[in-house]
Amino acid sequence: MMKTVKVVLLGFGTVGSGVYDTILHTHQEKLEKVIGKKVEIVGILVKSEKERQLPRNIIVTTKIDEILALPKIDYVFEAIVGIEPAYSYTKLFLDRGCHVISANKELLANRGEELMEYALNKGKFLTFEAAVAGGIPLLRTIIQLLQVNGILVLEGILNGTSNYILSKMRNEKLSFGECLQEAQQLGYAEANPESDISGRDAFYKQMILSSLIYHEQPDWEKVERIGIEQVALEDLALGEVHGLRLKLLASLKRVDEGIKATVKPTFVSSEHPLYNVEGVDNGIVIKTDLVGTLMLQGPGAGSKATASAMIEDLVQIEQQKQPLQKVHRYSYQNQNEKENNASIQLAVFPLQNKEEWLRLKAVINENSKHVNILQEVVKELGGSIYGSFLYEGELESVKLPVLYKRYPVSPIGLKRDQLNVVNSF
Ligand SMILES: NC(=O)C1=CN([C@@H]2O[C@H](COP(=O)(O)OP(=O)(O)OC[C@H]3O[C@@H](n4cnc5c(N)ncnc54)[C@H](OP(=O)(O)O)[C@@H]3O)[C@@H](O)[C@H]2O)C=CC1
Ligand SMILES: N[C@@H](CC=O)C(=O)O
Repeated sequence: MMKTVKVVLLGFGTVGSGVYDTILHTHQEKLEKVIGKKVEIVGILVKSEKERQLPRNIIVTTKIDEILALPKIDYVFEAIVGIEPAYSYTKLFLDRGCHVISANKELLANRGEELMEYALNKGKFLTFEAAVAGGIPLLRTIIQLLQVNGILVLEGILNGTSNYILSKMRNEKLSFGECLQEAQQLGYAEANPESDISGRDAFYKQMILSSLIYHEQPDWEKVERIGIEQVALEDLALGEVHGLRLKLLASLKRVDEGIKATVKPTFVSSEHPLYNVEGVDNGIVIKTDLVGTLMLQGPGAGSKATASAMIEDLVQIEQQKQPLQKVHRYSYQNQNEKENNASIQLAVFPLQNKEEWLRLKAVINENSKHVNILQEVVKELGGSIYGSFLYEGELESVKLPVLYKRYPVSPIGLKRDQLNVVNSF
């Protein structure tokens, strides 16, 4: 007779229900064939008492003790929201000898390193492929398949909701609010979508990547994080005129001073590898010192994509492949890397006594005093810097539209007749 593995689900929302459907319906046969065992869901933990149409042999409860009391649980799929109680539950289940498969980015960004250590000491697996870039097998690629390669730079679209919103706004000329609402209905957005649009979700994923790649995270306070909340249809239309698309880009690299990470809306040109990453897709470009530049792309959010990553984690553990635990990684010093030393800052501020907003674009050197001066000027005018263009190597210039020329004086002698663009990674 076929052996059985017993599974509990913590959370039965977009992710939990996706895992449930995959195990018991869409991929049951294939899964059992691959691991040579039956997979039985024995319990589901939820938060609210509402009625759910689920088989009677599955305990559905709001009480963690009832789940913990179940005999012999092999796997826990953790798909609830926030650090607590997920942190405590993860430890409780590891103590009980269960493997934990988590999708919870906030937990892993904050307490992941400690929990990985905890799991290792218990001789159990804590895996979390689903927590970064949805269905894309990114973490396993980095941890298992790029062990000798030194990762020089990682740049990616790590939030499906933001990319969905920006693509939809640009393609269908819909408002920010309408697009966000759709992303929520499709199950892409977080329970609190502020996390998606403020860049916090992408930041959490970036911090998990930093822990896995560099075994440390940068000082969170020093990470520049800008969301897409202020992006207007006209910004996207303007970009389009110049052949550019706005993406919420997360960038991570080791520099002499430590780890440099940023999350910000960035215009990319059609030559950039992330230009065609559209809709809910995520895309990650990894530049290494051995294989060169790699790119991974695929669905970054949603029920199926996340369930796929979590189920494949279970398969990996069953097959005793190396889990997403710490692997000694050659600590690469980024000495030969050319620093991006310039960017175009985008600022918005209201015109005096008018409801009209003016946008300023400025070519500045990232490392120069211009950054601070620009920030001061914009602050004084009651606006905020909300994005930047990055560039590397040769620049392409295009003329700025008239709107920008209405700014009366150049506050810091900036070149306002140029618009520089990222052409390549
Ligand atoms: N949606 C996505 O595409 C992805 C989400 N994630 C992550 O997966 C996790 C779940 O996301 P998602 O399914 O979208 O969220 P949902 O809001 O759709 O579902 C959350 C589920 O968790 C339950 N829950 C929340 N808090 C508690 C608690 N304290 N105790 C018990 N149950 C709780 C809720 O119970 P109830 O049903 O009673 O409300 C609900 O069933 C999050 O950490 C998210 O960041 C990761 C990758 C992709
Ligand atoms: N809300 C997240 C879900 C996946 O991690 C996103 O949109 O990327």
